[in-house]
Amino acid sequence: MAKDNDSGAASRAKSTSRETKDSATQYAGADAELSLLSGVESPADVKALGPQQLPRLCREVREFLLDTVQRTGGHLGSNLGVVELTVALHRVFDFRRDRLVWDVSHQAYPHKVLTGRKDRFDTLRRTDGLCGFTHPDESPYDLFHTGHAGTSVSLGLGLAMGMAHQENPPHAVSVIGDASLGAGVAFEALNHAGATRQKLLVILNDNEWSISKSVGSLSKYLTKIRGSRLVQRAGQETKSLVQAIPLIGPRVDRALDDVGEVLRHVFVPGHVFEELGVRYVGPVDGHDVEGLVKTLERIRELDGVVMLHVLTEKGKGHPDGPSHPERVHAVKAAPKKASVGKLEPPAPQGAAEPKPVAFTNAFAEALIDAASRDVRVQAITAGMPSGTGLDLYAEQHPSRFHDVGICEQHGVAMAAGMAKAGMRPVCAIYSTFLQRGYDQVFQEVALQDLPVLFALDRAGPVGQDGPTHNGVFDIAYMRTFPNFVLGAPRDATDVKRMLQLLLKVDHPTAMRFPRGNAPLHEDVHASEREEMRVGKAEVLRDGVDGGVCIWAYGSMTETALRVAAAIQASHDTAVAVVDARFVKPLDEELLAKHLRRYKAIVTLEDHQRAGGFGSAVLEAASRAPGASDGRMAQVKLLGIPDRYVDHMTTREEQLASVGLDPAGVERTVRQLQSGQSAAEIR
Ligand SMILES: Cc1ncc(C[n+]2csc(CCOP(=O)(O)OP(=O)(O)O)c2C)c(N)n1
Ligand SMILES: CC(=O)[C@@H](O)[C@H](O)COP(=O)(O)O
Ligand SMILES: [Mg+2]
Repeated sequence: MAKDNDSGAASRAKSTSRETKDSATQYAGADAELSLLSGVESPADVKALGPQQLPRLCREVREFLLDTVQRTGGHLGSNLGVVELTVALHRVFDFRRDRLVWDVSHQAYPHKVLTGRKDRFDTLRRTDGLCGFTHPDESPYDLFHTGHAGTSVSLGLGLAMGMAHQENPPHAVSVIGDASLGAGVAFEALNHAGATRQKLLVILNDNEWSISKSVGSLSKYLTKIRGSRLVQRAGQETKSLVQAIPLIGPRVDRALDDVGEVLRHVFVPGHVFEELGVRYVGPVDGHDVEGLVKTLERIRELDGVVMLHVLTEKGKGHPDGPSHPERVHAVKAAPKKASVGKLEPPAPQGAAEPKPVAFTNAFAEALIDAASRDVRVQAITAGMPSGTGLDLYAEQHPSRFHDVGICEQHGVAMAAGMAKAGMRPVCAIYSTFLQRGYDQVFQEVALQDLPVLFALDRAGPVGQDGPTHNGVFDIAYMRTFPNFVLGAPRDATDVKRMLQLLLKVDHPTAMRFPRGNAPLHEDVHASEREEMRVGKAEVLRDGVDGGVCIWAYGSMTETALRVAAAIQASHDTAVAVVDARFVKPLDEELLAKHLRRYKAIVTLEDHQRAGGFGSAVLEAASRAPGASDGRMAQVKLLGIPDRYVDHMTTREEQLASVGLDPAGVERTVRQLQSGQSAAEIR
């Protein structure tokens, strides 16, 4: 289907490249010694270099990333770890014909630098700029727009199968990280791949890190292999020392050989993969670019599925890398320097401005408190402890914290087991990543009617990660399950109140909240709020008979309040605002009253329109008393239209791009007030 936003990432990025200074030239100008990279416009230029120039090219790419990504923000640690691997891959293969798939693809920045996009790096993850993941609209070297872990082996195997009929089929290469290999789907792919005779090279980029330290027994196994390499190297060094010992050296050397022989039978690196029919090669040094080139040239023509185990260092070259708690997995954009001479106005005296609180932190604090009161509370993350705030929770309740790795399906099913055993498990999983556990949410939780609570962080557009990470389907994919209670708190106070309430519900529950800060000022003080009850909405602003009423969901309530206040101030017209609070069950009693009282109801959500909160309101309206007498309010749905919202610098820009910012909502409300019908308004 043609993309609605007709620009496309490639033209978008090109259009901005003229505006942004050529970062590579700017960079190369900084130091004439670093001119090698500025001469690389495509992988052909990498192939044209002498082998002895490759280490210098790697140094320059690493310096380039350190310089640009710390300005733009983005995924740095993973990219610093694959510089040599990327140079070697583009040196040995021709990915205009051969096929290269990056798992997640957050580590594809060096790949983008070498495939003609280094000049656009100042636009990385910005509106109309380079995508932070591979994107086919940007380059023929990018095969898929991905961002969810574990799928590269499946994609690579599919490519290999699709090309197998060709006379001289191109190579298929998948690069997967150690933590992503732990994602179930990756083992589904290996299980199948090993049983086929397909020609596929799987490169395991093992840096021992996920976002936080890698977890699970697979990680332990890989560490054992890494350790055995150290043993091998130590063995070789010992051998040369022993052989130099006069008289007894040769005899000791022979004895050591026998020990080595025994060890080789005790632990064969990679034997797990070999048993799956995957030919294991390694482990090799992932930062020895010339060694990598030689190894890739040697294994390129091997038949069947080959795994090359590459040992790398996440965050390599970053001064804080070794000590950083997440090996600089992600860095924020450097703050813009205030222009010289511009003095920031002094902070207003009097009451100190309240400090912003991230929804994530409000959730973490509420969960810590809940777990202190209820020993049944268990918290589960799927490889995202810091992103979900569970790292803070783990400090307080380590025995009731579980990081299952990038295994959302397993995490959800395990939570069902815990609930069955009388626990109150809370799965803190980003909205988009819970899509991986969809069937477990249905079968293991909803169908069993078990009290598992899903805390869906990053609900709604997320800004710079774009469509792979926007959490815009969760209402639709959970609302259809019988037994579920679905809610969305409007601010930090209600995050805590809703968590406390849902933990008492003996059914599956979910609460969604966005990436970013909760409203700085709360409209109603915590002590003055009505008791929160499941399925009950709250009228925050009254309206006028025959007027317009906004039914808002979750964090969009703040926008509705701002719009109502603006219209009141400018046109002295009251617009009612309702915090719907629950989409399932919906407050149908209040809705029925409003359908009779107002001429139009606007539903407001940061979710796809299809199947979301507005759809639930329409469904309820269709069965409200008097639905067929033609005297009911019209309903106008405001949500994300049927397309994907590209990455943009901020979530707010994404919302504005689909009319969900205060100005867009106000426009719709005023059109309805002026008598336009909901159907006419675009
Ligand atoms: C299904 C899914 N869950 C969670 C994430 C979030 N995530 C992005 S990268 C990452 C860690 C990946 O670790 P690894 O595969 O070892 O790659 P590295 O960053 O170490 O190169 C995680 C958990 C994701 N992208 N997809
Ligand atoms: C690559 C990946 O999937 C994660 O690093 C993700 O980008 C984290 O998102 P937040 O920055 O919203 O935590
Ligand atoms: Mg890793």
